[in-house]
Amino acid sequence: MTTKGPLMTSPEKTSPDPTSPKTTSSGITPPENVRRVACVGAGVIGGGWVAHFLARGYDVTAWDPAPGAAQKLRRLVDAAWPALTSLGLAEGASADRLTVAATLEQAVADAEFVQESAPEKLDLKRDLLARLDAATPPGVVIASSTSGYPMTDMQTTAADPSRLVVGHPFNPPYLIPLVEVVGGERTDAAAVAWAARFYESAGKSVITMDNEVPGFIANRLQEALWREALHMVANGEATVRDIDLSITEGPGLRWAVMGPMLTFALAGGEGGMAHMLDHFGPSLKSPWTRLEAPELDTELYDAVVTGCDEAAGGRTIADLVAERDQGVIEVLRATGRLGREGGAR
Ligand SMILES: NC(=O)C1=CN([C@@H]2O[C@H](COP(=O)(O)OP(=O)(O)OC[C@H]3O[C@@H](n4cnc5c(N)ncnc54)[C@H](O)[C@@H]3O)[C@@H](O)[C@H]2O)C=CC1
Ligand SMILES: C[N+](C)(C)CC(=O)CC(=O)[O-]
Repeated sequence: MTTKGPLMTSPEKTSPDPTSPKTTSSGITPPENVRRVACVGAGVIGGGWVAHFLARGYDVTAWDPAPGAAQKLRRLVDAAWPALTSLGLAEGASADRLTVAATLEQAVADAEFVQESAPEKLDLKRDLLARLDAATPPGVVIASSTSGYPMTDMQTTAADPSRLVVGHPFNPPYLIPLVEVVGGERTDAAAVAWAARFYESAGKSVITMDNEVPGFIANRLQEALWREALHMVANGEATVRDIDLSITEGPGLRWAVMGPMLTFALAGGEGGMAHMLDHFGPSLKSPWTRLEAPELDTELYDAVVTGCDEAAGGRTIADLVAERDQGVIEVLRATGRLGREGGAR
């Protein structure tokens, strides 16, 4: 299930709504009315989350146990602020609305949402989430930025695991819209739904998973690509530069506009994904087998073709070609790779 949040550059749509009721009858703040966010762990990702939430007009309280963490965090926010200002800040947004708390308990005492971004170590996450659960007001959703641990494995020691969700961001969280949201076996579905709505109202694009997909969705795709890249480097088949150029000068340009499914539907010309599978399916058997391929049975074939039709949403192949081409040109221009005469350098 995928929902697209408001554009990152439309802050007026996403700043907390001061006119709506502050809490529901259960005492939980509706996601759109959250004003106070706590960020626990303030490194690359936690700091990025802090910058994002400040730019969206929230009051942010942060905590990180490392010596000098407060200064490091303020440097990170200061460095991100010009870009965030040029993209457009939410009304009332200010870097001064950041408080660095002395203890974890102080950081979350008043929070209406908690984002945990501590190091990727399972035992540490387990203990920290249990500690956060003990210190955070009842019912408040606590999200982990983990890039791969299933919440089921992290929520084992928390007294109330029902409010613990994964909210996996992409670096830097203040620029890349996507957040992958999923609960664990002991998470309440309402907490997952609440988190998805909260991230949307905070300007993010959200993918919600109903089950714990190993590696989530986007990271699993990235990991598959990266695994192959590392094999090629290890075998002397490609250099690191070859790997990066192969994406930035190749498929990466299209992927900024259209995902891998619709991109390949266009490889089938007027025949779309169905022709693409008929034409290239047999020759892809070899690389798919090397990678332990899925069987391209009728079910998978139909799912891919139907999924592409749905994603096209009534747009014709010609519409999609025009949209892709325009988007690629804009990406080339935006990344300074357009020559004076408008051609790619
Ligand atoms: N770096 C990346 O590209 C991405 C990382 N993530 C996830 O975000 C989380 C944080 O990763 P990074 O920011 O890259 O790591 P980092 O090493 O930059 O930051 C981790 C921070 O956590 C602090 N910390 C250490 N022990 C702590 C504790 N017990 N409680 C609270 N904070 C503690 C550290 O002082 C440090 O500032 C991980 O779960 C990671 O998988 C998710 C998406 C992308
Ligand atoms: C490298 N990483 C696995 C931590 C990356 C992510 O989790 C997401 C990202 O920013 O690409």
